[in-house]
Amino acid sequence: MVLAELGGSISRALQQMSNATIIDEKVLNECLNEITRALLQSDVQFKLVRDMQTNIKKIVNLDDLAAGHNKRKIIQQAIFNELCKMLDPGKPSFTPKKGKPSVVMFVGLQGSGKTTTCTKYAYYHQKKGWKPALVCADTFRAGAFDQLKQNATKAKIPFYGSYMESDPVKIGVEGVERFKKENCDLIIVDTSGRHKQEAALFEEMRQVSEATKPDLVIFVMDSSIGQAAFDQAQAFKQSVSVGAVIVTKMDGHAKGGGALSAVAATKSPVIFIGTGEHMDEFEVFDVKPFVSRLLGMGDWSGFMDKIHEVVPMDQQPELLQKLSEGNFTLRIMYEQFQNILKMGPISQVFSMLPGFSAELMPKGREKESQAKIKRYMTMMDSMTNEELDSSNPKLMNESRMMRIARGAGRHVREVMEMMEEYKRLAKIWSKMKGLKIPKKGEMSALSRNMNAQNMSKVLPPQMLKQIGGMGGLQSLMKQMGSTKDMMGMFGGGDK
Ligand SMILES: Nc1nc2c(ncn2[C@@H]2O[C@H](COP(=O)(O)OP(=O)(O)OP(=O)(O)O)[C@@H](O)[C@H]2O)c(=O)[nH]1
Repeated sequence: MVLAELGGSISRALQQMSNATIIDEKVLNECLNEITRALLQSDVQFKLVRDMQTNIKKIVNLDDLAAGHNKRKIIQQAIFNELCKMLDPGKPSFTPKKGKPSVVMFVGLQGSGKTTTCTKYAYYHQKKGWKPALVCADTFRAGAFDQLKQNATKAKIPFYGSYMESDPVKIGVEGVERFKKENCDLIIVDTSGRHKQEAALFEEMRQVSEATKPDLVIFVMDSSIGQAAFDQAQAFKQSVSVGAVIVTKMDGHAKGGGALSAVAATKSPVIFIGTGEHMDEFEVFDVKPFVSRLLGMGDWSGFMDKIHEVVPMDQQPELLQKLSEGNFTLRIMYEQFQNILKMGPISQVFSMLPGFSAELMPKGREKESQAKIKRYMTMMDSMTNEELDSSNPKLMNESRMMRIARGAGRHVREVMEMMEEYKRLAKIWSKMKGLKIPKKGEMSALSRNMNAQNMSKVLPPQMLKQIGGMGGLQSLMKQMGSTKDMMGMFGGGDK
């Protein structure tokens, strides 16, 4: 996704600035101009970018910068806050409650991925124990009902629609009534996709909304619509009361900045993003971890959640213990690869890891990445216990590598390549040494109730040292205001 490039450009601009010996207005302006260019290239609306630049200038006090050593952190935090502000309209959307019937209507442009997203949304909730149902109120596009039916059948979700009836309002009402009777708690109404210019279809959408009385209207937007996003989103908002946004195709070559514009136009939050054509390529969207990942700062809490979700309960304490000891062996790498293969779309997981970026495991190349991991695992299957449990890469001399290559039926070059990968990962994990890993559920409590004292207990010593010890941490927390942001911020350490 091109947003990763945006993160890269911003990081580079910050890096250049922190290389300067004196941070004066000129240096700051250069840095901000660089960031502005990157945002505009990512299709963020011009006005939003201009406001952001003005705000950062207001927040960043040059005198503080001249005196302190955390220039980069202060500016990075200001950018972080401004990007969050762009993506956060300040009020959460209506959230359906399990067990209580809610109607959610999906609207969007033709081909935005609405029908696919309806099923993903239903499937996501079904996995969490909800009773979702799908209603196809798209009578405009031939084949829309078949598509929904096919998706719904695959996911074993009840659906309603008609080949004969041409009135979407009638289908919408009948479907909603039926599923209410069947005690479904999430009734999803898919509507026809439309163009901004199609007044008749907009009127039809308004009527479906009036008749089915949705608790929430979700605007589905293709991330590639770019600068047009603002106007499109606004057109929808003017016809129906859009309450949330889902941005699709974040896996493609889209610049993604349109998402920021859509939030501004609808004053509604992005709640999920679509990251592929498959049912489970769908992620909850959380502003702070997203921006944190965007700026290459990692998403530690997201990663922890993934660990808790995927690593078997009985293996968790052991793994976390090993991580905090910073002893990264080939066996740990093997186990991690096993878990990663289970976790599904691999780059999702990797982009959450502090220090990893989407560039490392490019989206759209998951198959290649998975094949590589499987190849590495085959080679590790030919290793001895001593080799697997050692964290000393020197142990792996030429004759051992040749033996492993022979055993796995691979080329020595590939074993060497795997060892390089191991060394790179070990270096990243060594940063985790000393980290006090919060248990499941503790993470959010911790971030709610965090002061410098608590924070210093969780941070690995070398990370704390980088920040400037307790004093540095306290002043940093004061500057940052919200302690919750810091969990995301510290994910990447000081890069
Ligand atoms: N790569 C990728 N493709 C997606 C994603 N979401 C949807 N698609 C694809 O986008 C195409 C259009 O999706 P649909 O769900 O048919 O779009 P729609 O908005 O319902 O179309 P209309 O009914 O014509 O409005 C399909 O080929 C989907 O597989 C996504 O997150 N990533």
